[in-house]
Amino acid sequence: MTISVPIISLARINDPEGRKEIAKAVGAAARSSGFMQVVDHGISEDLIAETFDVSKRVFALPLEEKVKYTRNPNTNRGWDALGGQALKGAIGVGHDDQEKTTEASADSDMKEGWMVGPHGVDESFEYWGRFGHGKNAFPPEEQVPGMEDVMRRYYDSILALATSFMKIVAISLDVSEDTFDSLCRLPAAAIRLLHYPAEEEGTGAGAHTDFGMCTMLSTDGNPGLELYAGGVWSAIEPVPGAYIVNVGDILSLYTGGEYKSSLHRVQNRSGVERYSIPFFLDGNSDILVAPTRGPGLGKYPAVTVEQHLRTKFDASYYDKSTEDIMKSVVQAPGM
Ligand SMILES: O=C(O)CCC(=O)C(=O)O
Ligand SMILES: [Fe+2]
Repeated sequence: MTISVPIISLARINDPEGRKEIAKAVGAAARSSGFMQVVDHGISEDLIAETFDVSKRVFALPLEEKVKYTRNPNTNRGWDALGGQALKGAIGVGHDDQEKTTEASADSDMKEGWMVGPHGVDESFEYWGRFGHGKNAFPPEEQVPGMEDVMRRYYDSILALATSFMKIVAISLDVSEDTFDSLCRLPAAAIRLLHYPAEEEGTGAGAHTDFGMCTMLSTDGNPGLELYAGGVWSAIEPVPGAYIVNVGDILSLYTGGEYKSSLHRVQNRSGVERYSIPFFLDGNSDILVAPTRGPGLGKYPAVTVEQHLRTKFDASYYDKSTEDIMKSVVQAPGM
């Protein structure tokens, strides 16, 4: 089964009337499945193609090279081995179908990843040493020529897009456009290059909700992403050139569940390898988030972005039992 999520053009994002119209569409999508596809986003096709090219080249390195850049669990930068994560542990409480969807995912994700954050972070950075901040891990230039440069340019572009998208989200909630500025300041945020082998069974990315404010996903066009809606898993078909954008837990929590952080997963049955590149705008580590409206108002405790990320990363990495994982999942009004 296939599900179509709203396709929203950002062409009129710089025009006051256009902004209101975009915000209306974004609000409707966020209150429905929390997923949408965004076109006319201004990120050049060439830059996206260059980023996919880098991704293919870095994953093609021999295992003994990639292992040198194994993801640092504190900074959240570097390479994740195939099967190194089980996203099925990362489900916000409040999902009635939690157990069912957990059973529906394999114990580890059949994907490898490479997490990349902003360029040039060093000891002088305000959040140095804090979770989700730190130095990128790149192979030497001669092994993957251009990787650092391409990733820096892609990071800057996608962060700018996600930050301006959050202003539209603010308009859609009828609050001041600068409402999310503090959440967008020096945010924990990362690009994740992902590579899924073709699999006849198993799960590429287990059922989960995204952790932060919003996710902007580019895919190579191969299907595999599925959304859990109305009690069934349905495929989202990527519109060529569009970003698949979805609400994460932090934004859902802020809206008391009015905006949905929906369950999704990846199963790559396409018969070919699949590459995708999500960007996660998680938020400023120190900002305390609690429901300001919606059905969850007064029901869910406030958490800082850092606490929430830590809990969800801890829940989805390393070989914990499902029971342990479920115990450590933070309360977030997913649906
Ligand atoms: O690869 C995809 O299509 C989605 C990946 C995803 O959901 C995630 O990394 O959070
Ligand atoms: Fe996701």
